[in-house]
Amino acid sequence: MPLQSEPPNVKIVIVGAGSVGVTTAYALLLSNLASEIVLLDIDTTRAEGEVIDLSHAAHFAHAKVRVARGYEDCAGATIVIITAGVNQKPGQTRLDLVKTNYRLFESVVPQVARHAPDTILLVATNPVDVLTQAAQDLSGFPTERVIGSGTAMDTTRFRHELGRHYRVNPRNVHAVIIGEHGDSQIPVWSLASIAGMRLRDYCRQAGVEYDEAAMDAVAQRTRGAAYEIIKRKGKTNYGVASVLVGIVEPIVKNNDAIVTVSRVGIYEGVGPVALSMPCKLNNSGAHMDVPLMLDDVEREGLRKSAESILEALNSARNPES
Ligand SMILES: NC(=O)C1=CN([C@@H]2O[C@H](COP(=O)(O)OP(=O)(O)OC[C@H]3O[C@@H](n4cnc5c(N)ncnc54)[C@H](O)[C@@H]3O)[C@@H](O)[C@H]2O)C=CC1
Ligand SMILES: CC(=O)C(=O)O
Repeated sequence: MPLQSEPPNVKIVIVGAGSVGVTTAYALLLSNLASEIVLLDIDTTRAEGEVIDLSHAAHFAHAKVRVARGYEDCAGATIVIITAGVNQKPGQTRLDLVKTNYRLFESVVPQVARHAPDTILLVATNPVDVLTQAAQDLSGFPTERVIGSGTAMDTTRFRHELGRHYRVNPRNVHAVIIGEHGDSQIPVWSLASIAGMRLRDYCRQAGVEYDEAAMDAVAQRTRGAAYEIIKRKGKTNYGVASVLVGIVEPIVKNNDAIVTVSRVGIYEGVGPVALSMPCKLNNSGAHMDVPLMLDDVEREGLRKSAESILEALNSARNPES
């Protein structure tokens, strides 16, 4: 692999050096977006092993990779990515993880916030929307500086599925999934487009049928993708790692790219709650100034999604329930 130009002076800390954390570190290393990548895990032996291995890959890039001695190593980080926590077993939903991972966040987030008060927190641990809101509460950071990877993952899968169905490059499909990164997610059919045309117009112009049943199957495969992967290999890691790099990039480059990420706001009159809508990303965080004209069904879906995330958050906050 050719050596690339020097990366900017950007330190990224990854809390959780498991499957998602390490795949993200590797993807970040090759992206050349960071000058320093620090892995922090309670299992320091594992983190050390991963760092030695990654350092050999770093030979082909420029970033330094090292193990954190403790939370004090979050100081000066541009972004702290949180991937620590338990993952789903086959058949479990993301919301099934809420109590365990909420407790973990109660110990992790205040320590990160104390040592890196100006950082941007990027949450991947599931259930990501609930934990994005928990991270915002526990850190006291402004809402734009606490971002969940949210439905950026589902949006990527949706575009992939639509691209396959219509036989076009997913980059030329404009379509988003909003709401929960989970079972109540909402595909925004009313705005989905290819080459600037809404799907029905595209089909009419291309002389192909708009197949409602096939579109339902696309939505189902998008919603069920993680279950299918976990059933076969026990975890997902490559997709989310690429999505996390896709969120880091506009923050580091300060380029106002629009990405569907999770953050706290009021949605359809429900909230404050964290869920995903298209946001503008730059070096001050995720900004909700992207208007989205939803139809009535999508708005109702968003309201229900917001309510189910809030319900899960309340159950995690109240261990007796
Ligand atoms: N947002 C998304 O799209 C995706 C989210 N995930 C989520 O990411 C999380 C991690 O998944 P994996 O990496 O597969 O799990 P893993 O089990 O491979 O790694 C978790 C790591 O967290 C560490 N850890 C546990 N408690 C810690 C603490 N208090 N401080 C620091 N480190 C701690 C563990 O030692 C372990 O290395 C899960 O919640 C999973 O559901 C996974 C894939 C996609
Ligand atoms: C596990 C998970 O959240 C995902 O791959 O979408």
